[in-house]
Amino acid sequence: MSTTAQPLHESYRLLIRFCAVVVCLVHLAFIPIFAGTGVHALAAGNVLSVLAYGYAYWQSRPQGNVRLAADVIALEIGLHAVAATLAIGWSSGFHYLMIPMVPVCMLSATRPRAARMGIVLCISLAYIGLRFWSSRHPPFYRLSDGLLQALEYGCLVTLFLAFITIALRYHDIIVEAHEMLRHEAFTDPLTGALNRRRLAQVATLPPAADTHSALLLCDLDHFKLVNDQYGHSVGDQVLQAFYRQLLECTRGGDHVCRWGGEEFLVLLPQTDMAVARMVAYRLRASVERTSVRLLSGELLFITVTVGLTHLGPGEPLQAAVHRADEALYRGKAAGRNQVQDSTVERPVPVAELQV
Ligand SMILES: Nc1nc2c(ncn2[C@@H]2O[C@H](COP(=O)(O)OP(=O)(O)OP(=O)(O)O)[C@@H](O)[C@H]2O)c(=O)[nH]1
Repeated sequence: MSTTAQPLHESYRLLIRFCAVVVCLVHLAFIPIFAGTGVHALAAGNVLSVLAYGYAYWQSRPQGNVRLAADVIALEIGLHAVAATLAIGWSSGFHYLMIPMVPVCMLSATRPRAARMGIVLCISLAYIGLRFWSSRHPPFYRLSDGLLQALEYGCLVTLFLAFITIALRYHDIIVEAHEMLRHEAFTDPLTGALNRRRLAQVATLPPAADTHSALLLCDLDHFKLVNDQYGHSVGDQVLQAFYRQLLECTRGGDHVCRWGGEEFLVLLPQTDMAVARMVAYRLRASVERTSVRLLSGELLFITVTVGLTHLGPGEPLQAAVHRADEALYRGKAAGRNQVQDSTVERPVPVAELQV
């Protein structure tokens, strides 16, 4: 899952960075408001908050500690909500800011479930305790009703924005994870080619289902020797280079699948045999020119044998692959590095293919 974790982590980092900037600006705006209304303790608190958000912003850089940045933001929000509620009263609405911390904490994947449950329990007890205290003790500072109302509406808006952000973030995570799982389920991990499962699906999709398509079964020649002489990792490099060549020789709408081992199946939708022959010839010739540079600096050249056939409308893929496989077998038996057409009993002459 390492490939899937990267983009999610990056989007999380950007979200933390974005939150650090936005909330820092909000706190900056509050400094003159509280200083002007004589609530100097909260104005000073906002200065500390701005410093905390500056630190969180710095930690959310690519080389920083994003988890620490998120913890600093969460701690600041919690302490700020408690301090402001005690200082200017429950009706200021600052306690609302503690509520979104519950889903954020529970959905966080960076801590074990028991730790998350413990933190959420602490937040809940602090919230209820704060309510209990506020109902029995007057606030330390008395603000005008108008200012208190404005603060409460501001906190309510922040509460909704926080829930919208959380919901969007987790929606994105689910969509991204789904896309990545889908990609992994349909892709060969070594080369990035489609796998058999995906090819079987696309082969039955319209318009391929109601028009003639072509199949090229492409098998590297003497690939076992490459593995035996140079090792598996060079063999893997050769497979990757071969796949790149297959992509280069086909169109965007064609489907290149790793059928197994060193065998790739190319589906050319809505393609007649004359065009398919040209593609097969181009492919054979371009693979012949393909090389992989070994550590010694030596160039390793490869060749491919191609079995070519058509895929009729509604024809089972397996039946067409069987024909292509027979043609491929003939090509191997006839000396390799050539194209064999399932509809003719001889190798396709180069002159015929170049027209
Ligand atoms: N490096 C590497 N080798 C693989 C992979 N999958 C299959 N192979 C190897 O591919 C080789 C296929 O060998 P063979 O089926 O004998 O075919 P060949 O040597 O290409 O001979 P011809 O097809 O007759 O020209 C085997 O040695 C497999 O181990 C892979 O993912 N990576």
